[in-house]
Amino acid sequence: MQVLPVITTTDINIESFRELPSPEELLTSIPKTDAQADFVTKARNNIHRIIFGDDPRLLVVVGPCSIHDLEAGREYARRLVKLAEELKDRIYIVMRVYFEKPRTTVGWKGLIMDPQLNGECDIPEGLKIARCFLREVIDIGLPTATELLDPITPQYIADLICWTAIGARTTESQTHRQMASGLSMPLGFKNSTDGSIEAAINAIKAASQQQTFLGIADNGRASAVTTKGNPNCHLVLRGGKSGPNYSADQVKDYAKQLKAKGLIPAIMVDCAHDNSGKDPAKSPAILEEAVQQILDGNTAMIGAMVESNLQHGAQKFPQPLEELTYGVSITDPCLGWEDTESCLREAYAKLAPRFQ
Ligand SMILES: O=C[C@H](O)[C@H](O)COP(=O)(O)O
Ligand SMILES: C=C(OP(=O)(O)O)C(=O)O
Repeated sequence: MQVLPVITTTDINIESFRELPSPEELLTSIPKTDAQADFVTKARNNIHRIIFGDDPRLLVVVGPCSIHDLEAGREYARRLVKLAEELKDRIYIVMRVYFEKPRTTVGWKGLIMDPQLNGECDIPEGLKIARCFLREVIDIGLPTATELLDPITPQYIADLICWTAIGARTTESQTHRQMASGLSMPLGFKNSTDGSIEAAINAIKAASQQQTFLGIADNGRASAVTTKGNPNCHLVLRGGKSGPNYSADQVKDYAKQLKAKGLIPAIMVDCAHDNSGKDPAKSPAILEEAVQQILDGNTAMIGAMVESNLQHGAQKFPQPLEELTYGVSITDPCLGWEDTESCLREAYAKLAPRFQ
């Protein structure tokens, strides 16, 4: 009998597989306390109330474009919690604790994907670091915000997250809309990179519905997951190729479009990305405009996002790790700490009439 050669038709482009712990194993080895769970629940509820107009405070999601240095992240959180306490009666502050970065082409994809910043991509270690750091931020006293990019990640960290973004590059993806429909926290869909909001509006609609999709269960088994739908989704305006999209007329128009589709007219303005042309010096004026729209009676405006770090700007990456400057972003340029403090204090002062 002639023996036919074995012809391989799969894994031709795969170099290796590396097993992850199951979500259950990671959650057991890095558990959350009842106090942390209670904090997350209360923070999500506060955000829910702001989205639905039951809490007049401005929701501000502020912090580094990405966390790459845990010590700098801790120092940032320790500073931010003091400011959050000072402003808490008019502004509800949530810290950006971003571990997954979507890239336009290629680049460092965040601390979960590459925790050693050296291309080794030790994802099991990245997931551990992310969980531990989220717990630290909660213990410091700050609600946590992130972008969820890989649909397997939430099972490992979402119990410690209070608000999530689905980014401009993934809002149109069915996978991400399905994932969002099962997430437990309030969530903002960003408009597309071309500036259009249709995909984000469709995403909010899709994520509010029941969905069945392929995911993983707590024991790590690939599973068909059926969701209930996430009622706490809103729009985030981040500008686009044709420029900013946060003017009073645009916000009113988008709120009208949301209402026409039976969705909550709740809109957050991203003071970075294509709204600022990635110039963080422009972020304070965008924040001020968002506050002005609230004072002018636009009830759809619920919040703002600010990319901020200990130091202003960004540094080139990759470069030798020992040459990185402390407190400077290695992804998008950020507003420095002093300017962050002063623009949030100004927003607080300007919001006074709303609370009289
Ligand atoms: O906020 C982060 C970036 O804008 C996003 O991750 C894309 O980055 P890139 O265009 O540098 O790849
Ligand atoms: C990647 C981000 O934003 P966008 O999806 O708007 O580009 C971000 O906020 O980090």
